Amino acid sequence: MTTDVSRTAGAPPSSDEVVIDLHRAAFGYGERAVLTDATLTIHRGEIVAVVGPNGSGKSTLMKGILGLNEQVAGSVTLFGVPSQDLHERARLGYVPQRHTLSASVRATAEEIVATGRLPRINWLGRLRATDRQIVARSLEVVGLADRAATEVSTLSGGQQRRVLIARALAGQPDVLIMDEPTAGVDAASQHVLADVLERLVERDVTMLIVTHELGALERLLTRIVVVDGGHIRFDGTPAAYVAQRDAVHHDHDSHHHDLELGPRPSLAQGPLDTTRDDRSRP
Ligand SMILES: Nc1ncnc2c1ncn2[C@@H]1O[C@H](COP(=O)(O)OP(=O)(O)OP(=O)(O)O)[C@@H](O)[C@H]1O
Repeated sequence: MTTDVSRTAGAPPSSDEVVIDLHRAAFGYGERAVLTDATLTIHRGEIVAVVGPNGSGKSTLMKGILGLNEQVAGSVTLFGVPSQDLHERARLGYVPQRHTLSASVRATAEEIVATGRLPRINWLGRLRATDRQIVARSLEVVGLADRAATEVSTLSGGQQRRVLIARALAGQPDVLIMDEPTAGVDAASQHVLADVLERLVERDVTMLIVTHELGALERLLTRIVVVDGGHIRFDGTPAAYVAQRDAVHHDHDSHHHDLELGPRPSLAQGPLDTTRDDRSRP
């Protein structure tokens, strides 16, 4: 039996295999649709950055895929079956937004990561040797093997994010959805996280990453989706994004006109990924 954190590791990558398919989907809260007319097809092995201004609907899109909010319209197909018929929810791993571990949590990194194993364990709820190996392997993938017995409250913000990624990995997901995994962590930790994600790419984990910091992920991305004003405004390769983002930006988001491209455009310079402080602007 494999103890690899990627459930499907070792299988040949198949770019034809559709893992997430949205057709004219609308998601929201209660009666109110926040993100509408979302059509999106994600293939296995893709590394997708989801970018856009604050409040544009990025998290709503992620939660919609995960079934954590209301699906108001359209269809969501996961691994070839309608979302509501997917029993193996653990195939989707989730690292929620702004989630660090409270100082009041008295648990070791290993204990937190072990909770990610719960959807996969037997009905007696006991971790078997294999489960423990997967937990250890998950900590190793995020570079925290030596911190397994450390209380999480004593770890840095960046390390806590990595513990949460390891917790998601312990469920052996086929798709990992991360909502701003690098937000609020220092530049060094961002690069460590990018290295962690690179290791996951090698393991053929499909990833959707909501981010405001494209730069650190630049080398990994296969695709960029721009969400703005409750709609998907752009969906294409990083190269197409670099070529078209001025048009995307000027068409739909006029308050960013002060953030023009530099002479050597790179992903890190995009106006749509530097909007974190826009709420304070006039
Ligand atoms: N639980 C909720 N209940 C009601 N409305 C919500 C809820 N969560 C988000 N919203 C609303 O949905 C809209 C989109 O929010 P969402 O969190 O999806 O944006 P976002 O692009 O992820 O923003 P940010 O970059 O700030 O995280 C906002 O108007 C927000 O107020």
